[in-house]
Amino acid sequence: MRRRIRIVALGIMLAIGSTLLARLVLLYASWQIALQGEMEVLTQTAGHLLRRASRSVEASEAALREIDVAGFTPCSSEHIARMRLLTMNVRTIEEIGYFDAQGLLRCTSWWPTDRRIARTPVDFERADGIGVKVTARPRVSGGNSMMELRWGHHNALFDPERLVDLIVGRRDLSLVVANEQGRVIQASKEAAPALLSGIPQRPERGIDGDLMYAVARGDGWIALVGASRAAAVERLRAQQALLLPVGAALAIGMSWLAVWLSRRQLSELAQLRRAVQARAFVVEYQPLIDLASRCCVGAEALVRWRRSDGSLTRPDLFIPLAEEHGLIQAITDQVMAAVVAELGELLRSDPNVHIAINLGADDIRSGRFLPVLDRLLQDSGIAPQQVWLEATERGFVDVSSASSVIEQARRRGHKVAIDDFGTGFSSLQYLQGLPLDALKIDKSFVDVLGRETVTSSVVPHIISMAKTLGLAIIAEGVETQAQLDYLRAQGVDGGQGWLFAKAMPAPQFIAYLRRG
Ligand SMILES: Nc1nc2c(ncn2[C@@H]2O[C@@H]3COP(=O)(O)O[C@H]4[C@@H](O)[C@H](n5cnc6c(=O)[nH]c(N)nc65)O[C@@H]4COP(=O)(O)O[C@H]3[C@H]2O)c(=O)[nH]1
Repeated sequence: MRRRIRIVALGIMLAIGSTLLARLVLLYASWQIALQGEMEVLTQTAGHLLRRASRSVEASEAALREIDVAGFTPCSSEHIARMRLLTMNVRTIEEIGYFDAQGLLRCTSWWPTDRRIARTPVDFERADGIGVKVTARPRVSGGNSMMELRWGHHNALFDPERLVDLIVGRRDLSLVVANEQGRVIQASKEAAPALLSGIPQRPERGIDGDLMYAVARGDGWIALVGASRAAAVERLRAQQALLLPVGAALAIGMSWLAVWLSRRQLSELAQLRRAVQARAFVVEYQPLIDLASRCCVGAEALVRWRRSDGSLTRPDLFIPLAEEHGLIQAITDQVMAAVVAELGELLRSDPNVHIAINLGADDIRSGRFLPVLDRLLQDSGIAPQQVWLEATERGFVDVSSASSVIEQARRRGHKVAIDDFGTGFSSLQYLQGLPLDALKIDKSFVDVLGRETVTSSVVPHIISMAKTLGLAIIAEGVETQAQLDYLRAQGVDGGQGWLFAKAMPAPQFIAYLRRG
């Protein structure tokens, strides 16, 4: 009863836990999606901004170089006409000016000038030799700050706003264009102040307090685009609204699965308990063949669970549950009793025949089955030598208690085999510590015999190791003649498998054995 309550409680906890987990996973996933999406937008916009700044400046530079090498008589009507044409053709340029050798402005794209306007030093010179003055305040701008590019005797003025007047459909983005030293050339109105400092050191993407930003570099420019994290939260909300139904469905699904699993576990276990009480187990016998003579010398007893509808359930579907819930010893008792009852007469009549009984890990640890087997064999006329005991590697985990139980069994005359060898953690060293009589090579190794696989190369090693330790060798799951030929050639003593016979009820096995 307490176990039932525990399982139900566990089921409920699992259901609540999985719902919460699903919600958290979803929250985290959508937060990550929103963040990544926002970063992607910033990175793309920064690249766009950089390309636009480069193109704008490149076009002005080309115009300046062209007019400077054209060789017009300074401030002639042809000279002014060409400067005007360039000003009108190059979208970014507002005006082109010509300075004489003394650095005085003589004419512009529009007309000659006699005002004494002298050149002032540039703010910096680019690697391509173009001088840049970031904040010139020429007459043409009506006092507004303009950017000035200089080459030779000419300069070009352009509105730096053009560097950042991208149409991005997001008013909340901060756009900044700086030179490669990090000096801000232009920033969009209300650009986040945090974005304007430490520009040269900024990584390609980053988060700075509430500001997320992306940086693009090239052609002597640095373009930065930033957004408040609040924008990402906004996206998250939108995404959550979208994913909410999915999350709810996921949570319901997981809860249902958790409840279903715990109920199934409960009912399967309850049924197994009832089966143990009702002694609802039957035993089938799979013949064991001596490979040298091809004669049947015994069998392995394989338990089946007979369900109320008459169907038989395979042991690998319920033995693990029985082992986990302490039911295996009761099942072993029923198998031992069935062997004695069903095959007693056969074993008495032919002392050379033996039957192998599988033990669970609990049996090997406790040795409790031994006195039970003693009582069954007492006055039965069956010799202990006719009852072999098999356990998988899991049964031998506790080497010292397993060794002691095996020793007691062998003193009585039983032979003990390790089953499914090679599928667990056994090693040669491990085997040396156990007083065993036989080793059964697992079917998975027999399956690959003759194929060029890594596993197939293991079998000769297992065989030679078993021989060194003086163990009898039995191969399981022999299905083909080629496997049989190989095993015989390797000196394997015994074999079981569908090549010889499947497991069968006692009367059929007795008939099989008597047929020879
Ligand atoms: N495909 C194929 N299969 C073959 C062939 N030859 C034999 N088999 C199957 O391989 C299994 C051999 O038994 P095992 O390795 O001891 O493996 C056994 C054994 O570890 C365990 N088991 C069976 N009976 C008992 C029992 O009474 N007590 C305990 N504790 N475990 C048992 O359940 C496992 C499964 O038993 P089964 O389902 O009866 O499956 C049996 C048998 O039917 C073949 O040529 N081809």
